[in-house]
Amino acid sequence: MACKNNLVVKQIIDLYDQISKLESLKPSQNVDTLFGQLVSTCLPTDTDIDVTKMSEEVKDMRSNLIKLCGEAEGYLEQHFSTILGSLQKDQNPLDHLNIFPYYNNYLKLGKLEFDLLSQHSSHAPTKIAFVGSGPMPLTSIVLAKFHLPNATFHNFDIDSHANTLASSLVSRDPDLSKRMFFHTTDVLNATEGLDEYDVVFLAALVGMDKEAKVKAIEHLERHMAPGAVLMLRSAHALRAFLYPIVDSSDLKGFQLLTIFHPTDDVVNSVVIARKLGGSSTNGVNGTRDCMFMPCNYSKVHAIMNNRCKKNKMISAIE
Ligand SMILES: C[S@@+](CC[C@H](N)C(=O)[O-])C[C@H]1O[C@@H](n2cnc3c(N)ncnc32)[C@H](O)[C@@H]1O
Repeated sequence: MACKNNLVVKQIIDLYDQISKLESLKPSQNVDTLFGQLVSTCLPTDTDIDVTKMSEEVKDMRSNLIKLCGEAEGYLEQHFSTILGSLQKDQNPLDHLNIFPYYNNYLKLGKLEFDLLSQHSSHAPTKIAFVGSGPMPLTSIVLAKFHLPNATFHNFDIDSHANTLASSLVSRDPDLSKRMFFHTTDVLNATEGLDEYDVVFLAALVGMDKEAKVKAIEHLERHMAPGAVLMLRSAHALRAFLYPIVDSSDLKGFQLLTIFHPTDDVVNSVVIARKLGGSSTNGVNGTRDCMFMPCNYSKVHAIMNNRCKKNKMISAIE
């Protein structure tokens, strides 16, 4: 296994060397090919590789690679959001989301996050925040369209252009134009109103290293309502070369509920935690909004197994 690990890490280093020499990370055939190769190299989960135990040189490479991936992902979303927003006025951009190369991944990730969230609450959340929503707020859109038809979604992004593109995507949709809202701010400056959300999502690309990620989580812990749920995106095995890892030790002030590592082409791991201090029967603002019940490991496992074989799920509550 060690030999196989060394080979795949060498492949990742080779790809990093090519990507780091690119003039631009904006979508092009060369950029798309290199990142496509990188994602497929990092997808396999039948490895015991632990990126935190690699050499300092590999750790530094990983830190730079995560940043390059985040930048490229931003350009990719901006590129397709601009195309969708420039469709004829009688066209609804939300009817053409499948032009985005990773739309199917978001459909699966959204279903996975909804299924896991449902295991920890018996009432559907009605007010959701997504921090780091980007020019293509696909998680909010997928959840709003397919899973939570009565919820409102407040999307936070530090980049005003991302919000301009994102809001024009939903502006022509009769339903989502009334349920999707956009706020331009650094999450670290968002204090007012964070305690109104039943669920807060923290994007994988908010907090690109451990220190920044923990700072964002600590900020949310200070301002979220007791009992509210924090949904985070992490990474596992080789996928940790693409995204930062969220560990249970990063979640001070939260009760870890579930860490789920997909083994299919859903790249991100899902981490669910609940802000301490909430009652088990009252949700946000004292209303009987989100009741939380122990995660039924076997039930969730059965649901998840139907869709993506042999997943790894660590449930903090039996
Ligand atoms: C490109 S999107 C990609 C979202 C992706 N689906 C994910 O789960 O990470 C990430 C967005 O996070 C935003 N962002 C990064 N740091 C942020 C911060 N501190 N506060 C708010 N938004 C931030 C960026 O502007 C970017 O638009």
